[in-house]
Amino acid sequence: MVEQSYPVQKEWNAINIPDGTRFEKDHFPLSRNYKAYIDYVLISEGFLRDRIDRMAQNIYAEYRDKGQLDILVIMNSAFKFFTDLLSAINKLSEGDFAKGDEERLKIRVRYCKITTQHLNLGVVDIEKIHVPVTKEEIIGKNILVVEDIFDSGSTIIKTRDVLKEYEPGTLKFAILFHKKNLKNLKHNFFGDFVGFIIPDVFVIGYGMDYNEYYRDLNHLCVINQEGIEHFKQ
Ligand SMILES: O=P(O)(O)OC[C@H]1O[C@H](OP(=O)(O)OP(=O)(O)O)[C@H](O)[C@@H]1O
Repeated sequence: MVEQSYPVQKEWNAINIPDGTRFEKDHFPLSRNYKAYIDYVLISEGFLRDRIDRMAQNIYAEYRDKGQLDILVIMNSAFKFFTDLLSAINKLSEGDFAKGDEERLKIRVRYCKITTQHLNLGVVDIEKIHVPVTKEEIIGKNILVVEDIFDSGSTIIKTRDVLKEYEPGTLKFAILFHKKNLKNLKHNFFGDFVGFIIPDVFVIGYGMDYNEYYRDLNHLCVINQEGIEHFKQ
């Protein structure tokens, strides 16, 4: 059987990490307690940071004249991406302020944990998503959703659908990793600001976890079998 390859589009403005990319873990600073459980490094911290700096420039250019930006950070894994992104946006905004801009872009940050609930109503199963924000917080605002990864796509798509009902002024998505997961193609979705298009492998680090471990790992890595066993719950 010929494997279907992921149809990466030319107009997607993101770095495509080719399938099969793997960097030797010994070539990077990694703590000993984690090193044994990592198969390889997929994207190093330095590369991530540089890309995030560029994403911050694109985002700042989009919102700097709009006065206020309302950011919705989807917890938990996006904390690391968001922290670095916000700090890069702030540097740009401070730079403009130092050069004489009268006001800085106002940024409002709202963290939210998306949860889903399965309701069995006798005949049908309904999956209900809970996005803990009110319509008042969204209506008419320039909303930027910050998320670490688009994998099966279900979290982002459901969040988008709920937020659209709240009538935002604009609604955009900053996503660090878009996975080449064939299942997500059905959504026909690509974020407005995307860092990397990555192979369909289970990734950890840079905020992402395996049973809550590895969130503190600086590089984006692929876990090995020993790691899966060791940190099994
Ligand atoms: O595209 P999808 O298949 O929906 O997957 C993406 C979601 O999965 C991860 O969150 P997770 O639910 O693991 O929670 P966490 O952020 O707390 O780790 C990730 O942070 C995204 O929110």
